[in-house]
Amino acid sequence: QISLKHGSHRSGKRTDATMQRWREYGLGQFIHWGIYSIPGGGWDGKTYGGAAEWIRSWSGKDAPNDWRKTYDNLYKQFNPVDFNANKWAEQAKNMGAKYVIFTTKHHDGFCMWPSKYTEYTIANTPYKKDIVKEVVDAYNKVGIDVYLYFSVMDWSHQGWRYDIKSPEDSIAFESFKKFTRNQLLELLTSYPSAKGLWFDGTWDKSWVKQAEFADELETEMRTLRPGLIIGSRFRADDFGKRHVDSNGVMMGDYEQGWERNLPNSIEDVHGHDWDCVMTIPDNQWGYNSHWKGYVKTPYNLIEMLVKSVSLSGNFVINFGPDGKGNIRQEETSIAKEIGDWMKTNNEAIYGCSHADMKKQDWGYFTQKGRKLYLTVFNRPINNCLNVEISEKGVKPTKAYFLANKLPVAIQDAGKNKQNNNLYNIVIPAKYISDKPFVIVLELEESQ
Ligand SMILES: C#C[C@@H]1N[C@@H](C)[C@@H](O)[C@H]1O
Repeated sequence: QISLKHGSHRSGKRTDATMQRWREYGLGQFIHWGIYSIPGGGWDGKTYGGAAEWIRSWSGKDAPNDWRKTYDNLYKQFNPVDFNANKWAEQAKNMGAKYVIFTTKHHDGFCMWPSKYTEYTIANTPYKKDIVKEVVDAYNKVGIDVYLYFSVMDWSHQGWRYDIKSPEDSIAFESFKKFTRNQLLELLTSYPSAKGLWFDGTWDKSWVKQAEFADELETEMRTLRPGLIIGSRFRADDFGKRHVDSNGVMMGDYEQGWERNLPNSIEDVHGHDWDCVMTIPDNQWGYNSHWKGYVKTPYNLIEMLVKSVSLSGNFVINFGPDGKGNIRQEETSIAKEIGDWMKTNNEAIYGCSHADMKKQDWGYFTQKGRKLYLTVFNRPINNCLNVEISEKGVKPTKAYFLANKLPVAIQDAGKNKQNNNLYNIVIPAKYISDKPFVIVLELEESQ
């Protein structure tokens, strides 16, 4: 046990109602929207090879002349005339999202709210209005909780440093720390209904060295807003360890490291709450007019969602509106397909978590109380869904399609070498589905 002043201040999951509500979300929406959405991954007929929201960092022979200066003046043309927060919120609601994570400020430092600590904000654009407030109000109105994404790394601020290597760096970074604290308290005060902060851009050596400051700031934010939810990405411990402190205890309220990546087993989750944030194309969060590479289908994303919930996590799908405030057609149709599937099957998602059942090839188990939800992605040729129950004295008593409650047969398939009870849930051969489907299996303690 290493003695830490600024490690994790709690081990085990939070047990309060606010965190329980977070745990039951299942599906979330991420929105990356800012002035990087204007170039949309290219400029002057040239395309940038990286993630569109990082285009400010474009440099070298391929970058347009004076690109940095051009970029830093883009806010003067930011006028998303097509933006309609209520339309976005309605679409998210229909998709089945229970929370949204919205970029208040990405790494470029441009603020989508009228911060009084910098001129580099929405207030100084042709649009002028407070976009964060519009999003918070619209999503809350349809019952979707809002989490505010905030990038600590801020390329626009004079005091920001990647590392602190001189007394000048130190003085500059002190001003940056003050600015960061001011903006975070400003966000919490201006948008009191926001349930949490989703931090990013916290990997710089300069920030990783701020264990005491970040720990005190986290405490100050939690005191200002009791119940506030902050993930593992915000701060580092006394020795610069992030996400998990030097004693192996998670920092923050949930594991925030699953970015474009999913755990493969319940062991990978280490008993933590967690969410996975996922892009629809390979690695584009902000709007990119030319999606390159593989674009995930609705059923890729539904499988990731069900897998996440089967491992007691939430799954967050990213949307990147364009510079005018439009959500692109590909994302709109994906949201519709996922929403149609969720309308029939959300009982297998909301409030569900990992079932202590042996993973089977046909798909995933999720559980709520004594109900098991079997979501089938790979229908066996013999139509038999293998189920193995290791818990002694527990047996399945009822099985039926979630969609229409039509019963399906449960076959006793004896015991395996480990003396676990085996069952086949038999899908009627005539039942045809071109979409993943859910069978509910009710369990009972056998006398
Ligand atoms: C790297 C990185 C950032 N983290 C993701 C959530 C996006 O914001 C991306 O730009």
